[in-house]
Amino acid sequence: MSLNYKRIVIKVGSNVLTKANGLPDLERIEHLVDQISRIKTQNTEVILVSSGAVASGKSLLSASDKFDAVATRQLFASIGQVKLINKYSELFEKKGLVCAQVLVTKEDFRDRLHYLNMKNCFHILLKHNVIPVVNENDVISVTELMFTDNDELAGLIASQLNADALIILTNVDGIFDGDPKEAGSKVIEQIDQDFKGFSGIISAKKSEFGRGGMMTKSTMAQKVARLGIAVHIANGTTPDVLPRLLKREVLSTYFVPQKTASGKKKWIAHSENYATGLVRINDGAKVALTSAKASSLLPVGLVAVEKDFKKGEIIRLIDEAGLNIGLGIAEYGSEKARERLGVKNQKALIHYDYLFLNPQN
Ligand SMILES: Nc1ncnc2c1ncn2[C@@H]1O[C@H](COP(=O)(O)OP(=O)(O)O)[C@@H](O)[C@H]1O
Ligand SMILES: N[C@@H](CCC(=O)OP(=O)(O)O)C(=O)O
Repeated sequence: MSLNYKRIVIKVGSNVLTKANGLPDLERIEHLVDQISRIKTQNTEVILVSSGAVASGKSLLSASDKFDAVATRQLFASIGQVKLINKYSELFEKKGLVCAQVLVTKEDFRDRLHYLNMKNCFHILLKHNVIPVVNENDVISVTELMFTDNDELAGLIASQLNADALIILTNVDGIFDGDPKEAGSKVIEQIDQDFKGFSGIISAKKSEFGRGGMMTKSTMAQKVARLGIAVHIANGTTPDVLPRLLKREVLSTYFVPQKTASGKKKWIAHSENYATGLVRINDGAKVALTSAKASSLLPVGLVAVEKDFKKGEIIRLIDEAGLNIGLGIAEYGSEKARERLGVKNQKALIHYDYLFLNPQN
């Protein structure tokens, strides 16, 4: 049976869009547009997260080696993005479709109001049958302000738009149970929520033009699936990969989605960088929170308030060994939380509806 997704975020990695010589692979871009236009005829909404600006920039000029790597990347990305989006626009137009350019930075996901403004923009584009083509705004996103890679950005957008599925196209068939180049390594076709052990099978090795590697893809994919969105990792260099994947005809890795989380929970899940507070919880609280039953974080399970926070701010939770447990919104400030440390029968510090727990790998 075909996968009947109504809204899909498709992420295409640098490697899929770049030839071995580092220049953009125009034939592959054209084939990608063709596949997307065929999916669109089935009334499916598509949001494309496309890398490739830097590679496109490199096809336009060569940079003087007097400049550092950051400035050179800014140069290539800024001239390359214009070329890339023009190519998409020209190719989509030939298929009778209109696309839009959406360039974002990590800062744009910072506060909830700004987040909702961005979401509204996507909605109006989708309502008008426009294909948003999203990339990081590489001109101003440098060093610590950057997304880990466009996989992280695609995960954020899939969550923000309550997509049914996120398809990540890279240059391998999926997540292998060992080095993909080694004979005997096989693609793991399905990853369930309780899957542990990515670190044992994924090497830090990246493909030539990739930024984050397979590790960021898999941790992000598991997090997004936890929010109720199906994730597929497949090979973007395989002919007709998108229509074939939707007909389940192609080898790939599928992350089974959990029950759909609320929009607010989806936002919290990706708000780690904006957390002000930090609290340590005891083992009993950890067991209660990670059990199948929905539980809020009660002060009786608090061991320490490590960093202050105000009511309504994001708090990060760690266990007694310092392991990251999750994130949530504070129902009251750190002063009150300190007074209630370890005390029974007190109001929850984080209500279950505003709590996101990390997959435990
Ligand atoms: N277990 C694994 N399964 C699949 N790929 C892996 C694994 N371990 C490392 N990799 C590497 O991850 C690369 C894909 O990630 P990345 O370079 O970031 O690509 P992209 O540009 O598509 O984002 C693969 O080309 C492969 O070399
Ligand atoms: N924004 C950059 C790509 C950054 C990136 O993360 O690429 P990838 O490793 O393919 O996810 C560009 O357009 O060149």
